[in-house]
Amino acid sequence: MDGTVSARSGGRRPNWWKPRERPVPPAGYPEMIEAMRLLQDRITAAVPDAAMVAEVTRGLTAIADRLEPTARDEWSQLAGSLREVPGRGSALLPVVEILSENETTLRGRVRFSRFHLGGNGAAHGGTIPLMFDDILGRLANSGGRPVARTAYLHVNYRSITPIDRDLRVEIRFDREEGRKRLLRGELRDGDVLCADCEGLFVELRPGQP
Ligand SMILES: CCCCCCCC(=O)SCCNC(=O)CCNC(=O)[C@H](O)C(C)(C)COP(=O)(O)OP(=O)(O)OC[C@H]1O[C@@H](n2cnc3c(N)ncnc32)[C@H](O)[C@@H]1OP(=O)(O)O
Repeated sequence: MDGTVSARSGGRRPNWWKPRERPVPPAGYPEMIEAMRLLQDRITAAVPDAAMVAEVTRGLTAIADRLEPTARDEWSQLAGSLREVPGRGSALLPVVEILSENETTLRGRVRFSRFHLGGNGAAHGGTIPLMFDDILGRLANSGGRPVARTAYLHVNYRSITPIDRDLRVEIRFDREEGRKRLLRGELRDGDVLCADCEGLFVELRPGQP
């Protein structure tokens, strides 16, 4: 158990999560993840012949085998832990470029790509909550607050969310009641509201994973 104390709580609430040093990625790491995203888009769009399928499979397997000896545990991995890098260095996440953020509001630009396609030019319905959950979680856990996890995330799909377009996303902290933090978010394509959401985050008690 760790005795780290939240700055925001004035030293009253203990946070059991072990503080992690900001990992420093090697030169070119964000570009490698960007190349991975490009690969995901190209594979999604591709209709290769059997020879190319075999060639790509051999190439990808060779790269996976080269990376395997460098694997570390969750607490040391780089992917997903690079706060300053758009998309946190995670190829899973739709990349939100943060334009401004403070303890109560976050504004960003997001572009869903071919990898995120659901159908007929619209992003897959599961990728939108994925994007919301990540940045709601970022804001919910900002400002030295002790760690909280998503208890629920309610998403309303108001109109289709197009891929390959820059969209705006805005998240705000609505209220905090004891361990509960309520946040709301909106995703817009110009003036068109694509989706909005409400998320409840609950602060973890000591020992909660
Ligand atoms: C790196 C760390 C995190 C970064 C966050 C990134 C966001 C994430 O994706 S987290 C992953 C997805 N979320 C999860 O896996 C969470 C799984 N669930 C849990 O761990 C637990 O259910 C947890 C922690 C949310 C709440 O459990 P617990 O601490 O036992 O809550 P509990 O004491 O019962 O309830 C606390 C309050 O929240 C309310 N509450 C809890 N869950 C809900 C819910 N689903 N809906 C409405 N209210 C709820 C309770 O009613 C209670 O309210 P009140 O105090 O007014 O009576």
